[in-house]
Amino acid sequence: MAANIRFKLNTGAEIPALGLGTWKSEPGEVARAVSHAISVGYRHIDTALCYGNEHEVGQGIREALATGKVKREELFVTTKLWCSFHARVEEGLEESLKNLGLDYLDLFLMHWPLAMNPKGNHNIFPKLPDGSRDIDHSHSHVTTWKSMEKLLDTGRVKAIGVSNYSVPYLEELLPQVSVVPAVNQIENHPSLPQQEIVDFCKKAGIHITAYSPLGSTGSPLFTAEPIVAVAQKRGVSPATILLSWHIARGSSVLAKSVTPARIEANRTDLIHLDDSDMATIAQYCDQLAATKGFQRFVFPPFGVNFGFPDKL
Ligand SMILES: NC(=O)C1=CN([C@@H]2O[C@H](COP(=O)(O)OP(=O)(O)OC[C@H]3O[C@@H](n4cnc5c(N)ncnc54)[C@H](OP(=O)(O)O)[C@@H]3O)[C@@H](O)[C@H]2O)C=CC1
Ligand SMILES: O=C[C@H](O)[C@@H](O)[C@@H](O)[C@H](O)C(=O)O
Repeated sequence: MAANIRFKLNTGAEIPALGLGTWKSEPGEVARAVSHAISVGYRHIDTALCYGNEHEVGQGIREALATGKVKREELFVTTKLWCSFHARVEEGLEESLKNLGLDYLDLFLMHWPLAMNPKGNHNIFPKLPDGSRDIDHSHSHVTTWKSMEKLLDTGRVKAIGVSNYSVPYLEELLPQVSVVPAVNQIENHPSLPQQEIVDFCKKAGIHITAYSPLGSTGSPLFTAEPIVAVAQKRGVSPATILLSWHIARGSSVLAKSVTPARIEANRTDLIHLDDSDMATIAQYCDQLAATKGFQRFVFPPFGVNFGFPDKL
């Protein structure tokens, strides 16, 4: 069953193919979404300090554990070091663990390869007087990674990884690491296949986790003609095709929902896409590449070139 697939990380641990996303899951909704997801079989939960909901995510996890039907060690919990914590990595981890009410994380990611001023006018989103983000350009993401490597000795994180890393950023990082990131979490869907990063990471032994696989809130992907065609052929929803595509590619995938029926369907309806389904979607990706028609839904206003070819 596609829903039970797990992928091996370079640490030897396994990551469940499908995770519940929690970005923009509102207070009052997200604890219920998390406990419901676990009760219907999800074993992988993704959050981040900057989502402001780790506390409720932790509440949802505790509710699920309290049923006695699932143990902490069966869950895979990921959170992310926020940009304003690059110069205080241990503090960032401890803050997240405290919020979540957990003793350890299965995966701790550097959210973006960019530091923001830790002493700015806001703990999470410091800004300059002109309204732009208060970036600390003197602090390298490689320095942050070296601090993250040290966390492995504390036993408080089972694995460390990165997020939003392009090929040029990985090329800068990898020759300087002692620990190769276990994961690179990137925006990924047929309208932004990022094949060059997927291929690079495969060679480097870095697992890809796809975010915004449904095209995030208000997505146009559900009506993209080739996705609809494959969905009709296989008798499932476009959402199912969009999620199953990553698993066929060897990536794990995060689907955010606070709607119980969608949380269930996003897991139970997953299918194995066959060669012909994959070829139809590949053709769509090729066509977008040829017309420079890729769509990136998540590109926060950092004002920095992250090395993604569609955003140079
Ligand atoms: N590392 C990073 O920088 C980033 C990480 N992420 C992670 O990835 C997760 C997923 O990405 P996200 O951007 O949230 O967006 P998704 O692509 O998961 O889309 C979420 C949207 O799709 C809706 N939806 C979910 N399931 C279905 C369905 N079966 N049919 C129709 N609509 C559906 C949800 O609505 P509803 O909830 O109302 O059901 C919500 O509006 C995030 O939540 C976060 O955990 C995301 C962005 C950046
Ligand atoms: O994880 C999701 C996204 O990366 C999100 O954390 C950022 O887009 C953030 O809201 C920002 O504005 O920088």
